[in-house]
Amino acid sequence: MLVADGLHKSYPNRRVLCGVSLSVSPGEVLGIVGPNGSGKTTLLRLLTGEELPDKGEVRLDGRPLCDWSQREKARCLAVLPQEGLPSVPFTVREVVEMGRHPHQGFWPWAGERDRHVVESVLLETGLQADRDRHVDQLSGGERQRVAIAKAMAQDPRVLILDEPTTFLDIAHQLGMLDWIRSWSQREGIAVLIVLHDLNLAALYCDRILMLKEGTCFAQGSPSEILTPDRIRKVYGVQPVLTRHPVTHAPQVLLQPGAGDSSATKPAESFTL
Ligand SMILES: Nc1ncnc2c1ncn2[C@@H]1O[C@H](COP(=O)(O)OP(=O)(O)OP(=O)(O)O)[C@@H](O)[C@H]1O
Repeated sequence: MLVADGLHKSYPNRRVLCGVSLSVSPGEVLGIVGPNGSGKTTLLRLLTGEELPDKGEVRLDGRPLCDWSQREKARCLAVLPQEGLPSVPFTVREVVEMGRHPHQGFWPWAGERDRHVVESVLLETGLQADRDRHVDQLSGGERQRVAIAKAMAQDPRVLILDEPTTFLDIAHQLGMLDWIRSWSQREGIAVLIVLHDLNLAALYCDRILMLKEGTCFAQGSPSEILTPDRIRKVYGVQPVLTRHPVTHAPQVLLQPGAGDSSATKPAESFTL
């Protein structure tokens, strides 16, 4: 459904992506993981057409992404950027309704189907009680849920999310990821999700693509990808790997003081 072949991207004096290829199929959740600055957000920008690759191609349903009009793309592909929703002076219901615009005519008047979709999304995301609240009065986590609800109302076939759990507490992280996964399986939506939390990636992704300094370091099932050796080489930490007692997914336990700064360049330096 969404395929990228050999993507390269550089900015002045900085090579950010080098030959990254991936594909995500209907009903599948592909996780993108990697350290700060490894190129995850840049990769998503190329996959959504927000930026063009220097080399390589992105195809949606077999057609080069650059051949899709903005409107065609918006009917098929929903994107949740890292910064989430801006603090806009609209109500929750109005923002969720905006997700329907790509499906409406020149004048964005809501029809029966639009109203039905918006009401079911508000119900499913637990936002019914907040429907008349203004988005600019919500907390970061509440705004993130509205952003997801808007993407869902868009009724996409591909959903791209950049770190959607950042502002959410653990209950809402699980609630949101449970919801995204069951929605993906039920409706056959291809999901591509950037996650920093390797444990959540192991629990929720069918496959993981691990980036290191702009290259695809490894790609495969969570059990194939999340090994102590790979995590040490990519993140420069020495983790302990265990199995989740219920799902048997790999889980990463961190050890204080077990960083290995020789394995990877430090993303930032800290001075105390
Ligand atoms: N417009 C730009 N101009 C120049 N450099 C850029 C630009 N956008 C990104 N970069 C650089 O490209 C590299 C990768 O950035 P990107 O945001 O894709 O990383 P990331 O893996 O998403 O990082 P994080 O986990 O911190 O969000 C970084 O070194 C960043 O400074």
